[in-house]
Amino acid sequence: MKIVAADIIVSSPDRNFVTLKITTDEGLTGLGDATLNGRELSVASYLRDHVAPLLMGRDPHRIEDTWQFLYRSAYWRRGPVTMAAIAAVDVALWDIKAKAAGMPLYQLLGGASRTGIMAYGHASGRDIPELFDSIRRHLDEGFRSIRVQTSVPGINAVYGVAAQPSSTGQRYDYEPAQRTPLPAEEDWDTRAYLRHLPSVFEAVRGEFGPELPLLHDGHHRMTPIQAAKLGKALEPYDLFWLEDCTPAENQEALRLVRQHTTTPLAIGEVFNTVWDYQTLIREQLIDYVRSAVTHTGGITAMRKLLDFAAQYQIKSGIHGPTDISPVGMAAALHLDLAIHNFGIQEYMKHTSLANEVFRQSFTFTDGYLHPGDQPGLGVELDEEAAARFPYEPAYLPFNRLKDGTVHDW
Ligand SMILES: O=NC(=O)[C@@H](O)[C@H](O)[C@H](O)CO
Ligand SMILES: [Co+2]
Repeated sequence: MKIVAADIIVSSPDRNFVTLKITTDEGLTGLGDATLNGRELSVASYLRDHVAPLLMGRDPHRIEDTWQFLYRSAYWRRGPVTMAAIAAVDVALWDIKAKAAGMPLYQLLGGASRTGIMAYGHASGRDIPELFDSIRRHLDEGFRSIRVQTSVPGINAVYGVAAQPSSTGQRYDYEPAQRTPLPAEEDWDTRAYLRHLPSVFEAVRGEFGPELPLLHDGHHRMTPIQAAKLGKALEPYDLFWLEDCTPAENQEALRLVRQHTTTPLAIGEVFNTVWDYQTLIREQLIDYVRSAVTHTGGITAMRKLLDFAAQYQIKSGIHGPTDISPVGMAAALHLDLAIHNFGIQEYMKHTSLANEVFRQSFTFTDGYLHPGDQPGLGVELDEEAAARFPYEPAYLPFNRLKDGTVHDW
């Protein structure tokens, strides 16, 4: 079998997605997600201008060789754009291989290790009553694990709060990237956040009890000692995890956090190779690996990363916001089902508009996801529908502190 075409489809049904479609001489096609929120066109160009021509005539079954060829022949190592492009090729080739085998992808990854994939949903509120309503709505939708994000007194716009009108009136339910010519500026005050958050979890535990798995995303905004302080303050509320508690380019920073708190830590949605995790995993400084298949070199690379993490009793917590396309989500679900060290799967529902472009076959039942048993990934792309939604520039917000200093968002 030979690759005869590699098409890059950029479509924006309420948010931008970049999809790679690989076609073989036997008519089999495979899909890969190459969506990098706020920098989509860079990955589309990397694929169109520098990867697609190299794929022509290659045997699509040689997935490992193609991965190593694309990683090493680029010369310039790693980075979000390169690894998203390689991921798209990798996932598309796994889609083709599984279709050729007549099996759902998870069967090629060792078969099912569980009956379903525990998902967590994003509850949020500008105040406690609104937060409680959001939690109840997610419980009614079947979620059994809940991420909790709220506004903070004294701060106007905070990451992750759906009801908070963004600068363009878009609601967070869909996702934070905003269709504005410039990134939206939001404000931040870590001390106000640290004063406020424990009272939120005190209220949530009081209302919903001690069992419900609760997660929180620090979203890179604290220093290590502030993260240590928060992790310690949240211990009475028994979180499932505290995510992105501090920027982790300096992986050793997590040693300080670990010394002060037993709150489980999840990191890595902005990472793109195993090297970003090496110290974090070897020294067991985290409990969950947050990367998405889409941003980390695909199924081939994520499988190796998660096998490395498994040796240190670290589990998966794959990133699953709306800027991971249904193709990237399906890839995550097949991996989630097969690996032994599965932890939890982030799940933000795509909108009906997105589901017009991507025909998905996964299920979400009673809090558990399942990729389905269609051959391959189980996702088809409607290219005519995709063409109806051309790319629109959209950027993630950024923060400034009260004195105007740029801060992590
Ligand atoms: O845990 N989930 C997250 O942090 C996401 O909401 C990220 O802000 C977005 O995917 C960035 O595009
Ligand atoms: Co996050």
